[in-house]
Amino acid sequence: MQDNDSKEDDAPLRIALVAHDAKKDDIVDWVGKHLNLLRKATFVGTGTTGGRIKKAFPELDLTPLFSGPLGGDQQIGAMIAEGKLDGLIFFVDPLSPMPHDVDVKALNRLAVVYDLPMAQSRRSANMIIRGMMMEKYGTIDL
Ligand SMILES: O=C(CO)COP(=O)(O)O
Repeated sequence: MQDNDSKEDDAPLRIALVAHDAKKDDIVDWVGKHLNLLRKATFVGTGTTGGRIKKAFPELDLTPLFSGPLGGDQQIGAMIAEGKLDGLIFFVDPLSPMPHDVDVKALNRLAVVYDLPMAQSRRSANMIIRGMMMEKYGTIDL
């Protein structure tokens, strides 16, 4: 299994941002509340989520991928397998059926296979982002 040892120590954290439709407002709000921390990181996002966040916060270094149901979740899964991500923030909607449920499951599975820090809800995202920043910088600027 590949690990991230080859990554430069001073390189920014690489984080994927994903949200189901019912959680998109929530993730945009969450990013806004953590801008101080998040400015230090680089991002990819599934198409619609990434587009929403980029529009709200153009200063963030964020690359939108395909929309989740059209392969974006799988792109992020591939990046995890290739050791190209340090964390996944995925605001899931647990109350709606998803046509691409298999892709969502595959993404979650790969995050676990590669022991990638992953949050699936707002409070867990708060803790994951602080933990990741503490681990990398030894301190956090809230
Ligand atoms: O469906 C998603 C994740 O499973 C999110 O995709 P979008 O950000 O393109 O809506």
